[in-house]
Amino acid sequence: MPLSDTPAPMLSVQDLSVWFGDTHNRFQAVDTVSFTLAAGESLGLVGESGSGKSTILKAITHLATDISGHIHLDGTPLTGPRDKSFYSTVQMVFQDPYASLHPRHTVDRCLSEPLRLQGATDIDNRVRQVLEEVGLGAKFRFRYPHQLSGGQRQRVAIARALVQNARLLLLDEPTSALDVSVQAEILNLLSDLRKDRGLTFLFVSHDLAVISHMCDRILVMHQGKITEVLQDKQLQSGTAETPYTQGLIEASRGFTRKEMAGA
Ligand SMILES: Nc1ncnc2c1ncn2[C@@H]1O[C@H](COP(=O)(O)OP(=O)(O)OP(=O)(O)O)[C@@H](O)[C@H]1O
Repeated sequence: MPLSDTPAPMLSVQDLSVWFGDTHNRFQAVDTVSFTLAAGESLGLVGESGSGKSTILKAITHLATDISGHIHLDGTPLTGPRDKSFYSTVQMVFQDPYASLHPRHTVDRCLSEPLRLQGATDIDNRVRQVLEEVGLGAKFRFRYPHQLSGGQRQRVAIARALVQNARLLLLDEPTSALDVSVQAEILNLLSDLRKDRGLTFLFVSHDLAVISHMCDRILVMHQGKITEVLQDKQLQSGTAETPYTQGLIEASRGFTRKEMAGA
């Protein structure tokens, strides 16, 4: 058999199904979903509320455990609770930065603690550097979450994901709790960080405009299944094969790439 030149995908999800509930009340949230994600790629998951997007991220991180199918990271199968090496590669950024930051921990503690657990020795430098990278700087270092705006809190959440040098970010509606103008700032920050650090994104949103600004390729989800794969060109021309996706495109009009770029 000839050897393939195609590099192994960074993340591979094959025939993933996910259930919630017990045997009497079992509900299938994801239904035989398959996709791969190459290193450096930004892949979007879009779909209406309840279509199963976040559940895929939960399965990848083992927060949803009643699953079938296969998930590989850098060619290694993921089974059981995720270990330190998984989290040094993969980090999540959630929708609500207020809920994801400990209210009584300073920014410094939030960023230093994972490094301390990793046994890092250059903690001080790395915290300073990552705060600069996310556009906050040293003056925010000893503030508490309640002393920050929503956008600043999300910058801290992104810094926490990056301080451990993660290469793959799982982004779950990272801007939908923010004002539109702040959304654009955070999306532009994420794009810049992806370029500068060569990051890989799996980006979940119900908003096709947000996701088309951020992603090279988009999987459309409906009732737990992937119903369509959208490439960049289709997004720009606003054409889709299914009425469901066309509806998502219509709903996203008014929040354009141009507005984002002007932020
Ligand atoms: N812990 C849970 N227990 C039971 N059902 C759940 C649980 N988490 C999610 N679900 C159900 O699984 C389905 C998919 O939910 P999921 O959160 O993945 O949707 P989503 O596409 O991310 O939508 P949203 O953006 O509203 O979160 C929904 O019907 C939801 O009610």
